[in-house]
Formats: sequence, structure tokens, C-alpha cells
Amino acid sequence: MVAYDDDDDDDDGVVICGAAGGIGQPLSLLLKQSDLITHLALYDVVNAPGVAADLSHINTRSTVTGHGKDGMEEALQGAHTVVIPAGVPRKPGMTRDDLFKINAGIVRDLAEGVARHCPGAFVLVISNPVNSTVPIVCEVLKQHGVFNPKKVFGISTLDVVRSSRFASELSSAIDPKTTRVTVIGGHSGVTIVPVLSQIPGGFAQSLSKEQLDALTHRIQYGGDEVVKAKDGAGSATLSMAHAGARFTNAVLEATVAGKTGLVESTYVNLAADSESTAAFRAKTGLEYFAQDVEFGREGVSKIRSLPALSEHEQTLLDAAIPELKVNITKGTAFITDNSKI
Ligand SMILES: NC(=O)C1=CN([C@@H]2O[C@H](COP(=O)(O)OP(=O)(O)OC[C@H]3O[C@@H](n4cnc5c(N)ncnc54)[C@H](O)[C@@H]3O)[C@@H](O)[C@H]2O)C=CC1
Ligand SMILES: O=C([O-])CC(=O)C(=O)O
Repeated sequence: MVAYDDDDDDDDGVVICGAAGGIGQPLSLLLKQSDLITHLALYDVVNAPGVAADLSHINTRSTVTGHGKDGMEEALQGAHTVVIPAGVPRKPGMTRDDLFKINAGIVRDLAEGVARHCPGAFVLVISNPVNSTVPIVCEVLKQHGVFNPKKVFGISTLDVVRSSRFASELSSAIDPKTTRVTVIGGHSGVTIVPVLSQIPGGFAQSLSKEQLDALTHRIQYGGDEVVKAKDGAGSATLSMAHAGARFTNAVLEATVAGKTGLVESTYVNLAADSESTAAFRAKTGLEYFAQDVEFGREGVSKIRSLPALSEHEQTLLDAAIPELKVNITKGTAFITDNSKI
């Protein structure tokens, strides 16, 4: 382990679990640029001290510490925010759900660490399958009596990033940097529902049915495009690090710096805003869903109501709901039927 301050209350401390991995390293590099982080703790079962030593020479505000296999407690102690890109990525031919067998246990163990060592932390989950790993985190925190639905997020920002970029490739009027597309549902295949009809200027309405179907499919299966191109060497890492840093920075700006007006689409437990989601939950039976969330000091300050959907988007949403339910039930049952706590 690298030097560690013994202040248990790591007010602006951010921990990356899986920090030496394909996402973890560039994500740590991007977060090292943040002035809102005083302590960046890198935890991984391999190579964390080396990555930490390297990053620690960069002349920005945060102190960087590295924590190896036996260092989870030390890394998590009193943390403000925990970002989880730990676990295995896909190979060609696999679905995200195929990762459940390995990643469910990894995420469960990290959630137990959070419950024990930093129960008030914001938890940002990248590890796939996100539709199931977020319920796993929530159920572990519930079992420990420390669950706050406003503080647990599935990072689905890469779907938003892809939507902006891919749409801009079809219209020069779209600036991919400033055009934010709401993406609802979840983070895998048909559960990814980009609300392209909300892009200003009538973009979606100007596309032919074939163009709209192709764009939607490309966003839903953008992950496969990268898995195929990497040909066995993993899945999206650099674009994911960008998306993960964007999302983490938004959470920190709201919760540490008190910035208002920040909105991102993210996969959350709908109890985070039980009032505004009551009708949707009653109608769909879903407990988790990705939707535009407004951030505040406590994390989720509001889950926005669904935007008006086109007929095409409503059809996509109808197809997403049954698969989401299966994914959510699988994650929840992994803890409630299989508890080792
Ligand atoms: N939410 C999203 O949009 C995306 C999610 N992902 C997911 O992110 C995860 C990580 O992907 P990569 O970084 O490419 O994989 P990777 O294999 O390159 O890195 C994963 C890292 O996690 C570490 N690790 C494994 N078990 C651990 C544990 N118990 N505690 C701490 N660290 C542990 C490994 O040592 C490794 O360094 C995968 O599940 C992948 O599917 C990938 C891209 C996008
Ligand atoms: O496709 C994968 O396995 C990784 C991922 O979640 C993405 O790139 O969206």
C-alpha cells in the first residue's frame, strides 16, 4: 500500500474499485484532473500500487493511494464516492448477462465492503450486467440497514454519449458535445431506449424509418461493435472511462460543490423519488429504471417523468420492460435467496 492519511472521514475521497483494469486506469487518470477530489484511492486485486504511484506524480490536487488485494477496507474507509468498474468484460458472442456468473459475486463483495466501511457513500456501478448489478448493490446495502436509494447509480452514460455521437454522424446540425440525448430503460440491448424524438430541430422526425431503425439499433448494440472490433481483447474501455468520468464529475459537482441544474440519464432504484415515480412503478411493476435524474446535495434530487415518447419509442419501451424485469429479479434474488451475510 502507498501512504494513506488516517482521517477516517474521507470527505472528498473517491475510490475506484477495479482501478487497474481497462476502464479503471483511464477513468482514474480522468478523475485525477478533478479539483473536487482530495483523495483518489485505487483498489484492485492486481497492480493497484503501480497505477497509483504513476498517477500520484501528476500535479493536481488529489493525493493518490494504491490498495492491493487485502486493501479493500483501507481503500473504502470513510469514502465519499465509490466507483465500481471491477469485473470481467465480454468476449465476442457473449451477452452482458453472461457476465453475471462472475461479476455478481465481485459486485456483492464490494457492496459489502461499502456497507461496512463507508455506508454513507455514493455508489456508482459500471460492472456489467448493470441491470442486475445495481439491484445487487441495493439489496446488500438493505441487508446492512444502510440503503439510501438516492445514492446508488448504474452508469449508463455511455449510451447517452453514443447517442449524441452517432446522431451527429447523420446531421451536421447536431453538435455531439452539447446535444444531450435522454436514454431510458436499462443498459443492455433492447433495454436501451434512446429518446431521439427529443433532439431539438426535428432531427428524428427528419429520418426515414430505415435510418431511425438503424440508428436505434446502433445505439442499443454499440457495445457489440467494440467487442467485435477488439476481437477477444475486451469491450469499451476508453469511451467508458470518458462516460464514467462525466457521470462521476456530475455527482461530485452536485454533492461536493453544491452545483444545481445537473441532469444525467442513469439507472436507479425508483424509490429514490417515490412520489414522482409512483404511477410509473404501479403501471410497469419496475423497481429500477434508467431515466433523466436531477442531482442535488443528497444525490438524486428528482427523477424526471418520462418525456413524451414517439410511437416508435413506446414500442421500444414495451419491449424493454419484460427483459428489465428478468434482469432485476435475477440481481435481487442473488442476494435475497443466496445471502452469505
Ligand atoms: N456500464 C457500462 O456502460 C460499461 C460497463 N463495462 C463493464 O465494466 C467492467 C470492467 O471492464 P474492463 O475494465 O474492460 O475489464 P478489465 O478486466 O480490463 O478490468 C477489470 C478490473 O477489475 C479487477 N477486479 C476483478 N475482481 C476484482 C475485485 N474483486 N475487486 C477489485 N477489483 C477487481 C481486475 O483485476 C481488473 O483490473 C466489465 O464488467 C464490463 O462489462 C464496460 C464498458 C461499459
Ligand atoms: O458491451 C459491453 O459489454 C460493454 C458495455 O457495456 C458497453 O460498451 O456498453
